[in-house]
Amino acid sequence: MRWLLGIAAFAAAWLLPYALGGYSMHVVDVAIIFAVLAIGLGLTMGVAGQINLAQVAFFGVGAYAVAILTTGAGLGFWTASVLALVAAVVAGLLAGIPALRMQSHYLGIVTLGLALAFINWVTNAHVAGRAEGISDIPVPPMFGIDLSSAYLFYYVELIVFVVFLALALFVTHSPLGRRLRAMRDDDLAAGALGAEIPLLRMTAFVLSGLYGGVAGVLYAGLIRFVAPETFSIGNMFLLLAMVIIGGRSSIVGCVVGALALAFVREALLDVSAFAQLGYGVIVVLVVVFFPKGLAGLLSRRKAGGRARLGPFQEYGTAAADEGTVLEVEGVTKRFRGLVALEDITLSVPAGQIRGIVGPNGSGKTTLFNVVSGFYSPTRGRVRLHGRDVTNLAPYRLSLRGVARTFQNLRLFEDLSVRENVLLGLDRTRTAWIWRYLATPWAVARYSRGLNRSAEEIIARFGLQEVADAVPRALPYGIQRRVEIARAMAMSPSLLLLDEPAAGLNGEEVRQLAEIVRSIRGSGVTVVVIEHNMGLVMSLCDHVTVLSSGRVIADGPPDEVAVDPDVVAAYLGDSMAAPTESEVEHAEG
Ligand SMILES: Nc1ncnc2c1ncn2[C@@H]1O[C@H](COP(=O)(O)OP(=O)(O)OP(=O)(O)O)[C@@H](O)[C@H]1O
Repeated sequence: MRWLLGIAAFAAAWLLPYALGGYSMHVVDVAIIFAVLAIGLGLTMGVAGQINLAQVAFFGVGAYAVAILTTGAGLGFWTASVLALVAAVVAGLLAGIPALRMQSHYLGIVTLGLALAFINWVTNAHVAGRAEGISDIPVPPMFGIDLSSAYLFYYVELIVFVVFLALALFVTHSPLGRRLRAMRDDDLAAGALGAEIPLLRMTAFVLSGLYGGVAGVLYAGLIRFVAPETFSIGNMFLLLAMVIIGGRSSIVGCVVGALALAFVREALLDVSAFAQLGYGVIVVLVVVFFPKGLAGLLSRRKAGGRARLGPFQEYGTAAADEGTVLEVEGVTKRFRGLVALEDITLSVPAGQIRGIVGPNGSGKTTLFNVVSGFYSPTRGRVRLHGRDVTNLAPYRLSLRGVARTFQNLRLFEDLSVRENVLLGLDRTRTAWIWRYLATPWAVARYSRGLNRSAEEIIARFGLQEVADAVPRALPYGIQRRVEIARAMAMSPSLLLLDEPAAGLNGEEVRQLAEIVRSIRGSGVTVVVIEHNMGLVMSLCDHVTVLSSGRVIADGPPDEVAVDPDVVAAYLGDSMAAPTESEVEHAEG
């Protein structure tokens, strides 16, 4: 259906010039340029969640580079265009550097500053023609076709537009796009799943620069004159309005928004001051009432299904590696004055289920955060399979076999259960991105392979009925299982579970124990933080007890449970120490 719609739209677009007068054709040509810009902005802001108010500057870099290189340096139009694209991509890279350090409104302010700096530069620089701009850009040559005609130039634009729309849709629906969306939803969780956040942010800005550059080249070829006002903040705002109204996370929505607003802008040209006000009002209304824009109105909500879990299918047994998987040596973590961990030393042999218990605030989650790379320890070392991994970023640790779940569940709320699992499965590096241009068919084949593996994991964890639902539509117990499935999709050698039984009912806790045992049976070492003492006593081979950031006991569950220091540490804490019957149950 979508293909048919696409082909029909392309056929209609191909025939459009036959129905339009010269001026209308020109208006359509300009609208397409805005649509290309909006796709670029949709990719950075909508898909990747990076606030980017410099898109209009990338557009300007593309257009000005063509203007300067053709009129000043005497290059041919297409040679200048290739260099202009390179310049716009480099501008995107530079604008992306602040995104490595800051996010949200701070990033908005910085990118806005870059856009203003660009306008300021072109308005004052001699080489850019100052306020008068640069005219006499040559007509792009094309096998004798006269591209000074708005009608013929339209076909060049249409083909470029379709190619870059297809590229944007391909990227959005590929493993890379999924990672970008995951980063937008929760960059910490995406990092723990192997997403190289800094590179991904740069990728988003590079894409933005590329689309800005393409729009700039088209603009220079169409208008053959550049001046600062085209790249003004007013037009940046218009572009933003296009993307917000269309639906920022939908590429097609961005295109529809851009085309619609470009025509409205043209209609309101005589009352442009009021038009700006009008756009502002419309944007506010859309943000308040339809935060997902026009595209959100049309998209069908993914149902939560009947939200029933199927049975868990056990993993086959496999021998764990030999030796010690995790060693924590003398780790101290301070947060300003507060010592969250003090001189923690522990080691977890391969194939063990290790419990970490302790009263609230004793440092358990902080220990996980150090081991999984979220925090750097103030002192001490962490070793994985004997190799020092202290201070490695979460994505590096994830690629070395550490997977984790979170106390407060960090599922990607705008991605389906299947996509959450797919993210865990995708073990590629972001540097792989060149393949999206060079060998897209290989990317498509890889993506199909991931889909097949995802179905296996979904079936193993009994998630078939909820695979298309978004996590927030699901009961808590199912979300917890999805998080474990996603972590196991990473084929880890060390699985860190942070309070996996929190919020589960008795039957769900029993199923959880069965799942964790099966995971261990498949050769994965498990470390579990848990307050449910019954579960700890029955599940864990070995327990480490923390209190006020220190290890106060370490040993088999039954010994630890009766340790006087442990009993003392739990006195006064709301959580009860294990009861005698729990100890007996564990011993039995
Ligand atoms: N990012 C942070 N900044 C400042 N203090 C922190 C930070 N993270 C943890 N802490 C503090 O470190 C101490 C240990 O916290 P942590 O969350 O590790 O305890 P916990 O044993 O996991 O507790 P709970 O059982 O309640 O989850 C607490 O006093 C907490 O307030």
